[in-house]
Amino acid sequence: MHALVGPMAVGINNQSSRTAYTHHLSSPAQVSMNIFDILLRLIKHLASRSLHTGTHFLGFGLSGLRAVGSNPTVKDLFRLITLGTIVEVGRMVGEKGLEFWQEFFVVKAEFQMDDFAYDWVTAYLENQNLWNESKTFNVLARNSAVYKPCGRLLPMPNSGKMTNHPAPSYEAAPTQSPSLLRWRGYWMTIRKRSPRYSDAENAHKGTLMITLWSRNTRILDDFVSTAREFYYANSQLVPRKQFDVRSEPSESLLNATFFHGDTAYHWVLEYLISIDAFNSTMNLAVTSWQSDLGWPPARAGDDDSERYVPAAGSIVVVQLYSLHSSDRKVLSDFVAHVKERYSGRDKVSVHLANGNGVWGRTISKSRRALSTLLLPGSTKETILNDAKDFLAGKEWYSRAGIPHRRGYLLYGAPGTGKSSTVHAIAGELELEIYVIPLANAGMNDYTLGELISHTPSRCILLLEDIDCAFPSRVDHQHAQNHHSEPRSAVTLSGLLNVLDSISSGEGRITFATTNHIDHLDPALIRPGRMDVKIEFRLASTAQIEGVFKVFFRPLDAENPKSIDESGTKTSSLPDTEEEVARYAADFAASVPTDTYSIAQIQGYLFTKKGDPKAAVEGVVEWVVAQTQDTLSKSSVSGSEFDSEEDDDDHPSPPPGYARPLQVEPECGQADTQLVQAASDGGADLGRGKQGEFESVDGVDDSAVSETADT
Ligand SMILES: Nc1ncnc2c1ncn2[C@@H]1O[C@H](COP(=O)(O)OP(=O)(O)OP(=O)(O)O)[C@@H](O)[C@H]1O
Repeated sequence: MHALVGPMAVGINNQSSRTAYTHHLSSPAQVSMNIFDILLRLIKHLASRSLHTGTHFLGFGLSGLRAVGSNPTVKDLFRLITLGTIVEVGRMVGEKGLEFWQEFFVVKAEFQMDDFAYDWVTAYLENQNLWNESKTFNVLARNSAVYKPCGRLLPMPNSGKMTNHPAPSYEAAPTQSPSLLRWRGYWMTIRKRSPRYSDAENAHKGTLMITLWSRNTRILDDFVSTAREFYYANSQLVPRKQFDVRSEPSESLLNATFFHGDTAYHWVLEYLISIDAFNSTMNLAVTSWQSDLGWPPARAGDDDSERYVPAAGSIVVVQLYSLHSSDRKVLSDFVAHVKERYSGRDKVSVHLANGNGVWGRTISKSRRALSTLLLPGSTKETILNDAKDFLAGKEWYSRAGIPHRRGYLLYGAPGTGKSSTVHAIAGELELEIYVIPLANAGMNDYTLGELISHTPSRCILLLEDIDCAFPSRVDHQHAQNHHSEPRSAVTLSGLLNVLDSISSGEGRITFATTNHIDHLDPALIRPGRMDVKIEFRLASTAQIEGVFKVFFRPLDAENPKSIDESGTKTSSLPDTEEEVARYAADFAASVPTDTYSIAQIQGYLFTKKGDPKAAVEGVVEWVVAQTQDTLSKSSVSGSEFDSEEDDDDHPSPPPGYARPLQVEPECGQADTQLVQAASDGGADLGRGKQGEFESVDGVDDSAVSETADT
């Protein structure tokens, strides 16, 4: 037991005892002991040598370092590294601190561009001159009404002639850096972002991010409700269209974005095309819509129905490079210039609604001279002067506290010149026409409001066939029976709201046309909504003679004699005014007055173009045919009237009303009438000379009834 226990205990506690114990081992153990000893010595030796060498190298290294460290350049380098490290650590700590701070001590709010709140806050911030220093703008004319009361309008240089086009407004576009605002003692940072569509993954809507440097969420609440109140008090009710800004704004250039559908877009596009700015553009779109924006195909024989426009034409971004690019006057001068050129054209722009509450096509038509309108007495001058007085009387309206808008109701049988009158007046006043087809499918109170809110303040709003706006019980019944939608869902109250609301623009002229004034609700045509009512009657003797003279002008310098080489006259046109007047009198004597519209007479004269004698000789036959036609139609439509007797929406026509003589257009088919009238009337009647119809007799001033604005 001892032998066993002893070495163990020694082995653990005493090395020399182990040695002693190993002496009792056999001889192989002795050999291994010797090797072990040698190895031990070798290690000791090596260790002492390396310690010596290490100490030597350490000393050498330290002295080397001391030498390097005393070099001033290296010293500076070390200092720089230390400083950089401190700064970087500081930055990281700062960032983390800021994140922490923001997490706990600030309130953040994000506003999406397609939300109402975005419009409130943007309008309010505009009014706080937040983006006063901005150098990147969206230029808006049609939508400018939305921002006018609160937006920052740049002064338009006084360019003399054109006054009736809407003034553009300049809205600051999103910038890269956030803006700082102090509001009621609190700091806010505001960052605006454009929508991005180019990269599907990172696509986002335009946003406005507000960071409020306070923990108090009540302040954000206050801010948003203040913005909301401001918006409703100063702007239009319906928020503007969503912007489609695809380009990154630049901080160094003056940028202006013009949106398709906005009037300013037409100014600038037409100008850019006229100066061949798109000459080198290889990316083209072909369109039949913009008949005079763009350039026609160059191939010979092609008609004018298609145009080339620069592709991706939904926006035009103009970048102004200037030594003084920060001077925004450069931009407003440019816009004033393009606007002046545009309105100096001999055209009237007619904007057509696209359904779904969006303005779509714009058609430019030649101006129609007022003199080509055959109206009794001074009807046209009365309308024109009234409209001029109205446009010039803005201050009077404002002093009197009356909304600055005026409504004209043109009523009477189809084809008597209602739409043509609107077209001619628009040309005289240099106003654009916005046609709203109230009876069309897709129209409802909302789309109506949307359309009206996107018209400029100074324009002509044309509500065609206003009596067809509201679907009658018969329409509803028909729609129910056929499981289809009624044509239009516009309600009377919706229309009245739109006509009265703040969004129906200051300085706007509304023309409404109808074939059935007796179908209209008195509320719709009361003064204040329809201030002037003008009846358009079937043709009088003077008008019948007038339209004849327009068709058969005598041969004169503009209309040279057609005589062939043998000296034979090849044209049947008269040689003198007197001769034409004689034919016209004979013609009028054979046509019953107050029976046919000018459009009907015009239709007959087209069949005798160039031959006045034949026109006179054939007219009796035409009248007889018309009468027979009328009689057969009235026997059919008489039963229709009978069946409608009970229907409040379609009472029978008043006595003396010439309805049976007309083939009436269907409700909802009339939205292109103005365009049609402009084209065929402009082409044919447009040949009349100034003052040609001034001597039209049968003056009937009772046709124009004016009511005071209340
Ligand atoms: N008083 C007029 N003077 C000159 N042209 C006229 C007159 N009335 C009608 N016309 C001609 O008749 C055509 C139809 O006219 P317009 O469309 O203006 O009639 P309207 O009264 O608006 O008809 P509707 O009620 O069907 O809309 C046009 O080509 C126009 O030139």
